[in-house]
Amino acid sequence: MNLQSVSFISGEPIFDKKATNKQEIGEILEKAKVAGQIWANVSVADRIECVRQFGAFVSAHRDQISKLISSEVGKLPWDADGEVSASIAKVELSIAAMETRRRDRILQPSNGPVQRQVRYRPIGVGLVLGPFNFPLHLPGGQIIPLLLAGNAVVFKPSEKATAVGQWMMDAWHQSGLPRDVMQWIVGAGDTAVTAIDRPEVGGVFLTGSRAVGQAIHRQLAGRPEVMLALELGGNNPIIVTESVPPDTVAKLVSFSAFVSAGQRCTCARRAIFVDGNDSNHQINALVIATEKLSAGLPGDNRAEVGPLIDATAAKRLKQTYDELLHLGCKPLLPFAVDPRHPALVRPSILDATDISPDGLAAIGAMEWFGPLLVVQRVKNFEAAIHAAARTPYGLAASLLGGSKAMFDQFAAGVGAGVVNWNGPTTGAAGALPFGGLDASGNHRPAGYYAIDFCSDPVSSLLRDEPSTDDPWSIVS
Ligand SMILES: NC(=O)c1ccc[n+]([C@@H]2O[C@H](COP(=O)([O-])OP(=O)(O)OC[C@H]3O[C@@H](n4cnc5c(N)ncnc54)[C@H](O)[C@@H]3O)[C@@H](O)[C@H]2O)c1
Ligand SMILES: N[C@@H](CCC=O)C(=O)O
Repeated sequence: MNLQSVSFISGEPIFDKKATNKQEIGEILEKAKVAGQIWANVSVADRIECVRQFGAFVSAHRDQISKLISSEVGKLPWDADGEVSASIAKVELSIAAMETRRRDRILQPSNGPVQRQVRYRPIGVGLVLGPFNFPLHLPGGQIIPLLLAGNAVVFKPSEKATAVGQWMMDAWHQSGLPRDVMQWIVGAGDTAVTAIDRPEVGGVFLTGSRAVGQAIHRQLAGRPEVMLALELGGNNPIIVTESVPPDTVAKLVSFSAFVSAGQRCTCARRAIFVDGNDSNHQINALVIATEKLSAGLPGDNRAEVGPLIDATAAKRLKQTYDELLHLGCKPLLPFAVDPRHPALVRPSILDATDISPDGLAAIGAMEWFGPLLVVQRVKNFEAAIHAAARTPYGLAASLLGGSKAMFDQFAAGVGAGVVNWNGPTTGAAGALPFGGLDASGNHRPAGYYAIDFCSDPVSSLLRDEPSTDDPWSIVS
C-alpha cells in the first residue's frame, strides 16, 4: 500500500511512500530496543538539551511547518500556527512536568539512618500512534515526555498526516537525537497492529477514536506489562444559562463547536440551553452567527472554517446528520457541502429538544468529528447537568453563566476530565493534565501528566551499612 498526501493549497502531491512492511517493522523495533537501553543511560541534562534543540528547530522553521500542516490537513493558517506554538511550548512544559513529577529523588527528611529513594525506570520503547487533527502537537505531547524519560520512540503518524510526520522525524534528527532513538513507521491501522504485536514494545500511546482504543485494548489482552495510554474522543456538552448575553453565547458556542472545522477532540457537540426569557434570542444569535461563518480552504484569507480532512470524512458526517434527523432532530441550519471542495462542509445545527429520552441517550453515545452541533432546551439547571452527563464519554464540558457554586455542581456532576467555566470547551491549557473520563480514555491523562506513564517508579531503602533493624520500624 502507498501512502499519499495531496496539498489542500496547491493540489500537488506532497507525500508518496510505501507503507512499512512487517519485516521492516521488526527491524525498526529491534533497533529501538537497543537504542533505548543506551538512551536510558544518557544523562537527564543531555536529554533535556536534545529536546530543547528540537524546540529551537521548530521555532526556527515555524513558517515552514505551519504551512505544511495547512497543506496536508487543511488547517487554516492561524490555526496551524497555533498548533506550532503549542508544540514549541510543549518542550518547556514537559521538562517542568518531569522536574516536578518524575525526577529521581531522596525523600526528605530522612527516616533516621534509613534513606528513602525513588527513581524512575523508562518503559523501553514507546509506540506512538498519532491522529490527523493535531499531527505535530499531539504526538509531540507524548514523544517529548517519552524521550525525556529515557525511552526510544517508534512513531506512526496518522496515514492522513504522513508529510508532517516526516517533517517531525527530520526535525528530531537534525536536532541531534540519535537516529535509532526516534524512528518511524508509515501506514494505516494494519501497520500499527503489526507493530503492537512486537515483543519490544513497552508502551502504546494512542490519540484517536474510541473504536481504535478498544481494538488496541483487545489486542493487548494478556500483556499487562505493556503500558497503554488512550486519549480518545468525546461527545462534549456546553451548558448555556439564562444570564448570558446572546452575542456572547453565539461567539463562545460557535467557537467551541466549529473551530478547526469541529475537528478537535474538545469541540462541543451538544449545546444545552436552560429555558428562560432569553433562550430564543440566544439560540437565534447562535444560528445567525454560525450562518455568517465563511468556509474556505487554507489559501482563502477570509475563511473562518476550513475543510474536513477528506471527502470521506464529509460523507461520514452527512451520515451522522441523517441519523440525527432520523432520531427526530430538526434542522436549524442544514448540512451543506461547499461546491468548491468535497471536504468543505458548512457548519450545521440541529435541534433535539423534542426527542425521546432513548433518542437523547443515542445521541450522547455517538462520536462525530466535524462542524455539526446539536442544541437542546431543558427546563432548569439540574436538568441541564443531567442532559450534559447523558453520554458514555467524558472528555470536555463547559458552563456559560451561573455562579461558582453552580459551576462546582456542574464539575462534580458532568463527568468530564476537562471542565471549563465561562469559556469554550476547547483550548486546553498545557500546564494542566488533559484526559478524558469513562469512554474517553483509560485513566492515563496526557498534557502535563503525560510524563507519568513514560516510566515506572523504583523505590529503595538505603542504609550506610548492613543493618538488622526491625523492618517494621520504617513506618513512612
Ligand atoms: N483525547 C484526545 O487527546 C484526542 C485528541 C485528538 C483526537 N482525538 C480523537 O481522535 C479521533 C480523530 O483522529 P483520527 O481520525 O486520526 O483517529 P483514528 O482513531 O482513526 O486514528 C488514530 C491512529 O490510530 C491508528 N489506527 C487505526 N486503526 C488502528 C488499529 N486497529 N490499531 C492500532 N492503531 C490503529 C491510525 O492509523 C492513526 O494513526 C477523534 O475520535 C478524536 O476525538 C482525541
Ligand atoms: N488541545 C486541543 C484539543 C486536542 C484534541 O484535538 C484543544 O483543547 O483545543
